[in-house]
Amino acid sequence: MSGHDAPIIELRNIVKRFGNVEALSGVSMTVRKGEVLGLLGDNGAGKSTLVKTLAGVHDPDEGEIIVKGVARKPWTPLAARDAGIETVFQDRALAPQHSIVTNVFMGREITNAVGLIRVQRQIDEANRLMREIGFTSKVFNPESTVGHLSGGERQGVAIARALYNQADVIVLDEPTTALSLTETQKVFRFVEAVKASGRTVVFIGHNIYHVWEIADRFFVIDRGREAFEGEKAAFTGADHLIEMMHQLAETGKADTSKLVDAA
Ligand SMILES: Nc1ncnc2c1ncn2[C@@H]1O[C@H](COP(=O)(O)OP(=O)(O)OP(=O)(O)O)[C@@H](O)[C@H]1O
Repeated sequence: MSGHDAPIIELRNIVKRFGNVEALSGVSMTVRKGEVLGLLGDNGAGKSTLVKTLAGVHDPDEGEIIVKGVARKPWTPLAARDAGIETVFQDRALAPQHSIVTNVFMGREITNAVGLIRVQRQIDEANRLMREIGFTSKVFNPESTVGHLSGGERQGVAIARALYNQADVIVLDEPTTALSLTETQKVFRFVEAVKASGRTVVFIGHNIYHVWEIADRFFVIDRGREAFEGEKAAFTGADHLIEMMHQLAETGKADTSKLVDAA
């Protein structure tokens, strides 16, 4: 197995219930090191529950979470962070009235021995992180307020914040929802830069074309179960993936026979 194919996260038979509702009914999903994995599913399929499970917000009722070969239990937001998984939720939880720097380090400020914030260190570090993801806005200044940035650029700040904790895996929950085409392209460039740095991305989306463009592999869930998965090269194009998603929605099953690696 090459380094690129090595699993960084393995979810094994994950079950998550909310009272009588089984949101995840035994999902096994592997995230490979260095890939962009696209996670797709219809409304109510269980995507958010899966994202919150990856983030440690949900500790599954059954199943195992293995990160870098180690079974992790108990599974909490802190455990996920310690394991190198950072999640950017849809609301991004940014404070628009504060600077980029303040947002990147919020709650995890760089301080000196007596607890004072090391302002210049933070500015330098924010600069480094923003450049690392290819943040090229002409007006970029780490001290500008987030409220003045565009939607795609705000996503960049949230990604830089996620990278600050030396994350190996960044989980992006619908990062391009409600963004224009130009802003969506900015987010794609950030994701490509994160991937080029050797990190792994799980990209959750509603818009299949967005996920198609950025992901190397797709994992599709339906009613709390895996419906199908496949490398991008296994599909003839975005239309093939969309056709399978339609089949799934209409009949509860997708025809996987035309996937080239389906044999
Ligand atoms: N906290 C909760 N309490 C009760 N039921 C829940 C809870 N969270 C999710 N569910 C249920 O679990 C199922 C999966 O929900 P989930 O939000 O994970 O789906 P989703 O694929 O993210 O959908 P969407 O795209 O609409 O956000 C749904 O039936 C949902 O109603």
